Amino acid sequence: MKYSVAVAGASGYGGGEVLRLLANHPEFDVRTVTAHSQAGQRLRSVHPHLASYGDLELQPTTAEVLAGHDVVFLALPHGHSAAIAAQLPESTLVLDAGADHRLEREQDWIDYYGSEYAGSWAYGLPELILADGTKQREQLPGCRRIAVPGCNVTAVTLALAPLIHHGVIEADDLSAVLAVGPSGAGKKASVSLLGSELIGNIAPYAAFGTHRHVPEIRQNLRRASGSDVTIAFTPVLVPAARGILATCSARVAPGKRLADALAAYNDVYADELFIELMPEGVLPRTGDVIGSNRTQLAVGLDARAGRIVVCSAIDNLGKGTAGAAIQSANIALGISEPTALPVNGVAP
Ligand SMILES: NC(=O)C1=CN([C@@H]2O[C@H](COP(=O)(O)OP(=O)(O)OC[C@H]3O[C@@H](n4cnc5c(N)ncnc54)[C@H](OP(=O)(O)O)[C@@H]3O)[C@@H](O)[C@H]2O)C=CC1
Ligand SMILES: CC(=O)N[C@@H](CCC(=O)OP(=O)(O)O)C(=O)O
Repeated sequence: MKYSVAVAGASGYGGGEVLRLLANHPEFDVRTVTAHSQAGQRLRSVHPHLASYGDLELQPTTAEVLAGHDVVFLALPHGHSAAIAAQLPESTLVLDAGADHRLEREQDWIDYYGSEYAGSWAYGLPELILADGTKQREQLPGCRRIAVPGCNVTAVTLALAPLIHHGVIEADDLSAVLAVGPSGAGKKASVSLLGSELIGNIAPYAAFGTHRHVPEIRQNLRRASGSDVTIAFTPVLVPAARGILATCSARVAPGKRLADALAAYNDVYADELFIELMPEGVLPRTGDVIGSNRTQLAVGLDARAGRIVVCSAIDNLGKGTAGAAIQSANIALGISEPTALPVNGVAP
């Protein structure tokens, strides 16, 4: 028998991508989709590309509507998941694409989000290497509450975690500059970014360490190394609907060389289906990962600067949201991890 599934926030970009991927999931049966201002509309009026969903109608997002399903994906704005999740049975697997349950330190939440702290859940980044050499994946089987990472966070964490775990880079001098597509801001915000503001424009935002993903990245890298790290993080909005290209760098630790970096990635990611260290001379591009659940990485040594540089590309709506949610759901339920998750991208 299939697991019954509800997707809350189904009219948004994240919810829509969860639905697109779930259409190919042999063990999940999407019975309910919900929205807020667009409740009452047909799903297909909002997402004409989701042809396989027929006449499914968007319901209001309430705990009553979501109750009674085996699996609930929440793709709601920050601050709207916690109250709903608290009303769902403990036996229901809930995956929250929002930030409400990602941070383990209350002070981080207060500093960057400012609202009431709702506590932290198991973290849905299976490939994250932990200080003790295990991976985050091992904490997910049987879980019924999972916090899906922020998309920028995924791109930076997967790039830097092996290096910090293996002591190849200095923990106090990390930097990440990201080119990000507007769909990361959600449908409403993206649609309001008129073409004239977006096309032909490249603009930083949430600069100077103010972005709310900073504490989440620091938390992940702390989990990877066992020690605190500092990172300068700057996202830059670019006119490409989807995708994140993160360029991360760090000072090389004394005595370490490029070979140590390559060995670190090989150790941590050699068996990972969704993470690929590109062959020498090939750099990651967002165009090659769009539509997939993959992360492409390339690493090099800028010898004159004494810095390791890592480029990392993901689809913010794939590995950055919906893919990560489904991957974690598969693990939690004991389903084969890659089920319904594309390895190949869409090109051009
Ligand atoms: N987009 C991305 O790349 C990523 C997004 N996320 C996170 O996923 C979550 C969803 O993001 P995304 O899909 O991009 O956002 P969208 O703006 O595209 O969609 C938001 C969804 O939430 C619904 N909604 C809006 N206001 C409320 C409310 N007050 N109560 C209940 N539902 C509401 C909307 O319904 P309606 O349309 O009917 O108003 C819509 O279905 C967010 O927390 C986001 O931070 C995480 C990683 C990456
Ligand atoms: C372009 C853009 O605005 N992108 C978003 C990405 C949001 C995301 O990853 O999700 P959470 O908000 O759930 O953390 C941002 O940088 O804030």
